[in-house]
Amino acid sequence: MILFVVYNMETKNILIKNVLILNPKDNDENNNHDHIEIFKGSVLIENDRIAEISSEISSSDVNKIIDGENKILMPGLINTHNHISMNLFRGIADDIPLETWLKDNIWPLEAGLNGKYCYAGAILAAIEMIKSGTTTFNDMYFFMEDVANATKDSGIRGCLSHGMIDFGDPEKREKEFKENIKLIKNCNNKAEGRIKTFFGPHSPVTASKELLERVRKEANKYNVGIHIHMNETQIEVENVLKTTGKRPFEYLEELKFLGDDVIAAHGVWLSKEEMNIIKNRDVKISHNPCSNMKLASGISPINELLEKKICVSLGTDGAASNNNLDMFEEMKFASLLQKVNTMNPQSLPSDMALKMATLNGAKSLGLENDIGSIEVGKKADVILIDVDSANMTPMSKKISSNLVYSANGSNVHTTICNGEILMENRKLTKLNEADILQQGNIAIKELIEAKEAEN
Ligand SMILES: N[C@@H](CCSC[C@H]1O[C@@H](n2cnc3c(=O)[nH]cnc32)[C@H](O)[C@@H]1O)C(=O)O
Ligand SMILES: [Zn+2]
Repeated sequence: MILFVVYNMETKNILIKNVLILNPKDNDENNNHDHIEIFKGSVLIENDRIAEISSEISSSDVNKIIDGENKILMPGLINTHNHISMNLFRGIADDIPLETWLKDNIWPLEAGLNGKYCYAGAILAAIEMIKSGTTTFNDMYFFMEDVANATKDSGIRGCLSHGMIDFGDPEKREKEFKENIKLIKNCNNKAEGRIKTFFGPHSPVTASKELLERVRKEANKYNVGIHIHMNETQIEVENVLKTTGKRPFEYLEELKFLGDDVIAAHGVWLSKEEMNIIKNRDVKISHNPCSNMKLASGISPINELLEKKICVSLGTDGAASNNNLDMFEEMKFASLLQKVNTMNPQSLPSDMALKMATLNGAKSLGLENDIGSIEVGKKADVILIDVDSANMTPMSKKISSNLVYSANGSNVHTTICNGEILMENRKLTKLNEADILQQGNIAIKELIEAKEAEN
């Protein structure tokens, strides 16, 4: 009797009843078809994990029941490249190429950042992600312990790295290592295991050979992954060619830097040889179509990467180059961009886009045993999509068509991460939305005023 009471007090159960379940799968030879399993059923969540999936689950002894009528249940979306605190810089520098965007616009503003501002930007971003169905993000930025606090407070899952830039300066390098290692020591596996830490060498242009070589050693030592920007613009590739005589992936191959724990953002300008290196080393590519289009960086040859069975996931990049964190938009743009790039409407079909935003994201972050699909034993990172809305009516026979081509983030009805309901019926359960929006506005106003006072 006593045992029964203790069990009931400690186990938090959520039953999602009679819902259309959409599950990305890795089950076939052909990388372009049938990645998505769809069936009607009920899902029982016990504490942080999916405990049961079947057609009939008893409602007794359940703390909470969610009616799945008119809803699709799918894995929470995984955004594999971001700088979430940059939500503060939304709309601050539009219609400019990457190099000037960074040097003349973003870096001067970033000089005024502190932990409080980075928290304000990150928690704002967390709201945006929860409200548009993202449950995991991969981040590289400053003041990452404050971003860790925002991750903790918001309930979502985050992979965090300190963006390391040294431009060859040994003192700066030392500081960057100290900072990233401190982040790893203080935050790895924290917030009920929702936080993982990575090393974040910014790019082969901004980080020296010494920095990159040391990152590989330290990543092995601490057993964490590496998050880096690669081959984003033609200018960046030319710079690496000029200074090293090699293209960026060839250069990193020579440094023995690459491995299956490396997630490379962008990968826009890639030679055939570089694609082979990526494949051989099982490097993961985070494709950021909106950012690449907005900064006119170019079109990544995703079709070719997928044909080679390279693991490609999706990221938004920061809100200053996107300008939002809606992964539904990212799926659609990824698909449309490959279609027009190859002049073939069959390129990157909706099933593949969904898989990139879920299962491939999980694999890219080394989290495939825990997230990315709806399986018993995996973490309960799931979202419910409301199909009872004008832009989802009528539902296509191919559910992924509605989700990728018709939906947007505001069709997300409920967001659950690590077994906790973070939004239900579009209402946040943990965060005070109005207050956080206001804090975000104050932060950017102060940052701009401080910069203007300097000039
Ligand atoms: N510790 C470094 C900060 C690096 S954080 C990561 C950096 O990446 C920048 N960033 C954001 N988006 C992109 C992009 O698309 N390409 C390259 N850099 C970017 C961002 O503004 C930030 O400066 C320092 O001392 O400067
Ligand atoms: Zn970036």
